[in-house]
This record gives sequence, C-alpha cells and structure tokens, in this order.
Amino acid sequence: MLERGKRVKDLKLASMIVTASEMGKMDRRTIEEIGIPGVVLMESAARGAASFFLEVIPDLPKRRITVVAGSGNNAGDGFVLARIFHSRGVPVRVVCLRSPGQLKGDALANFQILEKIKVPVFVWDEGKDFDAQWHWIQESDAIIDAILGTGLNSEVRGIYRKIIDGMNSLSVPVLAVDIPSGLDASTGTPLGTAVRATATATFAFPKIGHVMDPGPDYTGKLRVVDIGIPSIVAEAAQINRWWMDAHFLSGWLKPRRPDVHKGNAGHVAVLAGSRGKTGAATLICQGASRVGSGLVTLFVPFSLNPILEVKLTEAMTYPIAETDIQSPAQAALPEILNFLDGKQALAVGPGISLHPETQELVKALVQQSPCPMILDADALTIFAQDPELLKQANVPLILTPHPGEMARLIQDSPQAVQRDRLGVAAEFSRRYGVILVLKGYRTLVAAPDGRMAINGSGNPAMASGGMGDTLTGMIAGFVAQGYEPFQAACLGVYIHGAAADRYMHGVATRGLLASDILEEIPRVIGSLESDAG
Ligand SMILES: NC(=O)C1=CN([C@@H]2O[C@H](COP(=O)(O)OP(=O)(O)OC[C@H]3O[C@@H](n4cnc5c(N)ncnc54)[C@H](O)[C@@H]3O)[C@@H](O)[C@H]2O)[C@H](O)CC1
Ligand SMILES: [K+]
Repeated sequence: MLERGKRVKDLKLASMIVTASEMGKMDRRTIEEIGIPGVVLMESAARGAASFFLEVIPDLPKRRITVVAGSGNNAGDGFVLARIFHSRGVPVRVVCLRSPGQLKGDALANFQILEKIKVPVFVWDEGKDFDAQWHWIQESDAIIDAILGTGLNSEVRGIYRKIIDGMNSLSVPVLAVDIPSGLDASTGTPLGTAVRATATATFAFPKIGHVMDPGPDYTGKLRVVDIGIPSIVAEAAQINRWWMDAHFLSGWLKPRRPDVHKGNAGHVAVLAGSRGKTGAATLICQGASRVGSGLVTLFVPFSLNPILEVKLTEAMTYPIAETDIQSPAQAALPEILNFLDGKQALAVGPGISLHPETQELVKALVQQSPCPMILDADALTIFAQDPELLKQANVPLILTPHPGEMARLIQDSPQAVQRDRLGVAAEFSRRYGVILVLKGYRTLVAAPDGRMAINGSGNPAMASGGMGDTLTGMIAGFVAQGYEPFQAACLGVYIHGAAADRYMHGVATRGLLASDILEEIPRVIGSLESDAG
C-alpha cells in the first residue's frame, strides 16, 4: 500500500507520481534555484527512511545491519543511514561496491564523515574472489540497499548483478533506499535484475516504478518520505500524472443540494444486452443508480424486455427493435435519438453482440448522440476495425477496454499493451480525443490533454465477470451527474475498486460477485464525502 508522509501539504501534489527525470529536475531546482543544499535533502531523506525502516522492522537496532552502497547519491543516502544507526549504537557496517574515489559531492562528504566516526567500511574488490568477500553481506540480519536509485541508466551487469541476485537469495530483509536497485523508476521494469525489497522508502513523490507492474513485486511496502521539496517547485514541474486514492479524490464529490430530486440528478440511458447477456445490462443500470443517478433507462431488445422488467426494479426499460439474434437493431436509432434528448449520459456495449445491424446502430449513435457516451465491451470491438470513426463523435467519449479489447483497438497483442500500459493508454487517448480507461491491475484513466490517473484501489477478487459492466454504469452515472468526463472516469474507477476492497476486506482473494459491490458503493462515497469534511 502507498503510505503518505506525515506532512501532506497539498493533496494533489501528494498524489503526484513521477518519473526519475522529473524527480531529478525537482531535486536540482530545489538545490540550485531555491537554495536548499543537497546534503540537507539527503539528511532528510535518510532520517525519514530510518524511521520508516524502524516501523517495518521494530527490532532493527538489534540486528547486524549492512548498508550496500553504489557510487552516487543513493549511496549517499545509505551513508547517512549508516551514521544514524551507528549513532544509536547499532552494529552497522558499509560495503562499497565502487571505490570511494569515485564518490563525489554530497555522497563523498557523507562517506568522509563515516570514516571520521569509524563506521566499519569494506570496499569490494572485483579483482578478488567473490566468495571470500561475500560474508561481509551474508553475515547481516538486515540489508539496506543503497546501490542504485533514480540514477539507474543501463542494464545491471557484473558485480552489481551478482550482489543483487545474492541479496535476493538471502532470507534477510532488504530495505531499499528510494527505489529497489535495478528497478527502472520510470517504468517499473527491472533492468536485468532488481532487489526484491521488504520495504522501500522513497523521497518526495512515488515513482511510476513503484506502482506499475511488476514494480510493486520489488518495492514491497512503500512509504513516501517528505524531504521538503517546496510546493512551488512541484507545481512548476506541471506533472499531470497522479496516484488515485482517497487523498486525490477528496473534495471532488459535489455536495447534494437539499432540494435535489430524481429529475435533476442525472438521467442515464443504457444500450446493452442481447439473448443470454441480460446480466450485463442489469449490472450497468445498477452501477449507475448506485453512484447517485436520478433515473436510469435501459434500451432493451423487444423480446428480452419481460426478462429485464423482472431483473430491474429501480431502472426503467425501453423495448426497441431487435435483430434475428435478439440484439439491438439499426431500426431502433430514431427512437433512441429521440429519447436521448435531455438525457445526460449514454452507456453502450456490454452484451449487445457484434451483429452487423447492431454495429451500424452503435456507429450511428457515436456520430449523432446528443449526450456523452461510455463505450465498453462489444461497442469497443466494433471500433477496433476502424478507431478513426471515434473522431466523428460530437460529444465526449469514455472508453473502458480491458487489455484484450485495448489490443484489438490498436491492432496489437495484449502482451504489447501490458508492456507499456501508460504509453498505450496515453497515446490512444491523445490520438482519438477520448478518455481511455485501461482496466486491469492499476487501472489507468488517460485524458487527451495528457492527464493520467493510476488507480490505487481494487484487489484480485475483482477478476470475475460483470465487474466491468458495473464500472461502466458507475462512470455513466457520474457523467450524468455533471462530472467532467476525466473526473467521472476517475471517480468510477476508484470507487469501484474501493467498494470491492471494502466488501472483501478480511474475506478472501476470490469469490466476489460483481453485484456484491453495489451495496458498498454508497459506503465508499460516504467516506469520500466525510473526508471532504
Ligand atoms: N529525490 C530526492 O529529492 C533526493 C534523492 N536523492 C538520492 O539520489 C539518488 C539519485 O542519485 P544519482 O547520483 O543521480 O544516481 P544513483 O545514486 O541512483 O546511481 C549512482 C550511479 O550509478 C551508476 N549507474 C547507473 N546505472 C548503473 C548500472 N546499471 N550499473 C552500474 N552502475 C550504474 C551511474 O553512474 C549513477 O550515477 C536518488 O535515488 C536518491 O536516493 C538524494 O540523496 C536526496 C534527495
Ligand atoms: K536503492
């Protein structure tokens, strides 16, 4: 879980997720333009890391701690940590993987202090036998990884690789400074190899590498340590990538007016369902109602109407013309368009089938709908052949693909999507001018203007049919209540996962039904409303 530093100044800033280079620029501006010396940042970083590490391993002071250091400022943080523990009488020692002669600046200054206070330092000699030196690290009860941080710039090889792999083979907790060594801070990909940390203390802001797969497997428990980067520097960085949690969304939910009524709390129209797929339509409608929409109407193929009248209570149904496979027919277009006048959102897709007539109906709706549309499931596949058609919309579009549907939309493989989730989502959103919700572990919400939100809620129990339908309805519900499409998508995505978290808290990692989370949705909304104070 992502834990916040104690002093959260600006919630939006506290939710920023940065790349290595964005962080490096903020460090440099803080030091060179604002005038906070690097050693002060280094001291703050190490002291924050020390207190977090002591929280994670309370008996740390009783352990033989080895700081394994590289050659840059990540090592510098490690040297300060060694000094902190040494000053508390902890049997700490330092193993330098590079000659101290290569150290410079703040790292060298802190290394020289270690020498003066007689902290035991061992300098690894690559010319000597590995096993004869390995005991310096092996004889540890805890290891602090200060080898590489955001300065990683190539694949880890040679002695660094051997030592990192060796550390990973020990059954000793490894506490990472800033980023597990070897993990690319900007992507979450290990470059050759990476430390599998028990916990990571990172500085100022979480990095993409901490939260995007497989980064969390290496990061372990994460704490963001506030080291005093001035908010003027963070704001000037104009980062538009955020971690989505209650902090980030707090204040987004507009208070309900006392005189609100079902006629002015948003009317969601839904086009979903075909023979054998009536459950999807049901879940969309219920998701939309549960986030607070005033009214929900489901367009349903005529012969299925009696079924949906039984399955739905709060939502109304509007029987429409159907094809020979009981899916929505093209002939339904005029009635649907006429009904949409004065409605605030149209959700389309789950279970409607790929019947040619249904495809033509959906394409016509994208061109002519008077209200924003949320496209999911079959509606996404319909556009996979020709995503350019999405540009014909005169209203905002929100697309909610899972990786397989995303792959079809970009004519590539799901593996290619998963290899670069942020890049694929951002590029598709920008190119077609749509809000793109790329579902999966750490669902992403991308906007054409470059905004990107990474979802922090949700759990593996959500891997079950119907979850996406519920989400589609929730997002449509927030659009219908007047939230800007990016915000509506963020609220839907975060609350959807948080509702699943609430329901499954302490239960299991499986067995969750999409309908189970419906009752939890207002409880999550309630906690966000109370957060807003
Ligand atoms: N975020 C902050 O406000 C602060 C961060 N600090 C720490 O500084 C490091 C970044 O330090 P930097 O000197 O830029 O780089 P590293 O220490 O991460 O790397 C050292 C050095 O390693 C070499 N290198 C790069 N890739 C490889 C490789 N594959 N194999 C071997 N060697 C490699 C390269 O020469 C690098 O320069 C940040 O993580 C924080 O820990 C500040 O101390 C406090 C403020
Ligand atoms: K590190």
